[in-house]
Amino acid sequence: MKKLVFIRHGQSLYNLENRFTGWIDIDLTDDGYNGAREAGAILKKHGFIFDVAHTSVLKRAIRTLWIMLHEMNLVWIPIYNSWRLNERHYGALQGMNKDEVVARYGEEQVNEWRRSASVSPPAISHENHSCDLSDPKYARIGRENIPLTESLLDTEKRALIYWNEQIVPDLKNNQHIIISSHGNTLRALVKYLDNIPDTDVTSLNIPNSMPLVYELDDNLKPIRHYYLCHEGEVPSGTIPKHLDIHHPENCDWIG
Ligand SMILES: O=C(O)[C@@H](CO)OP(=O)(O)O
Repeated sequence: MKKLVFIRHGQSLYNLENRFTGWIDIDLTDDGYNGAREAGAILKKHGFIFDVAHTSVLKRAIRTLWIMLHEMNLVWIPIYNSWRLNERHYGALQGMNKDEVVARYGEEQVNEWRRSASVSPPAISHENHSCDLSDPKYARIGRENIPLTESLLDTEKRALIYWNEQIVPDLKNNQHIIISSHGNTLRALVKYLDNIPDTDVTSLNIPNSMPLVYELDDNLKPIRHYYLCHEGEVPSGTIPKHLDIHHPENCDWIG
């Protein structure tokens, strides 16, 4: 059996301020630091050890990973960064306050932008791109590949390139892997792993800094998944959860 842990970064300043973040490289709040420490402590308590870590090129996910590995005394393991694990690009909404966007465009439209599979927010122009395209961390992508907005399906597509090229070989080699990433990128990976239909992914949310463990068979199909807290598996119903793969009839998504 293969085991994989996903972690969504700890609370960021924009999470706190209720702003769309996307590719804006905003750091963790004090709560975010504490959440990451706690996540590391939980994994340590339950005997998790990792051989390799993967994360994005955004500091909220990187720092979360660093803090967790520090807590677990695992700072020596290799860490691989890729823009393909970045948050979904939120286009022209990046930096805007979510309540103000709702007031301007209405709840239905904003929900569609935030949670639908295929609808992208309005695109940003290259000139107004909120990440510095001359930043060395994006130098190798090529300007033409930098997204100006993304739907969840776009995010899934680029994250799956990384999944298939970098993570699948590690899993097949029985490496113990942690992936520190972002809310929508993890929604996209979970959607893929659990084969969640586009219509059901709307109510899937991944909480900040709560380890999400996947157990996979040799064909990398999920056997089960669960969130972890100090006491062990988080009791069902206490936190946002997604499809119970043993009981698809209990398709109990919580937003
Ligand atoms: O702003 C963002 O980048 C994401 C995650 O924080 O927000 P949302 O939950 O609205 O997709």
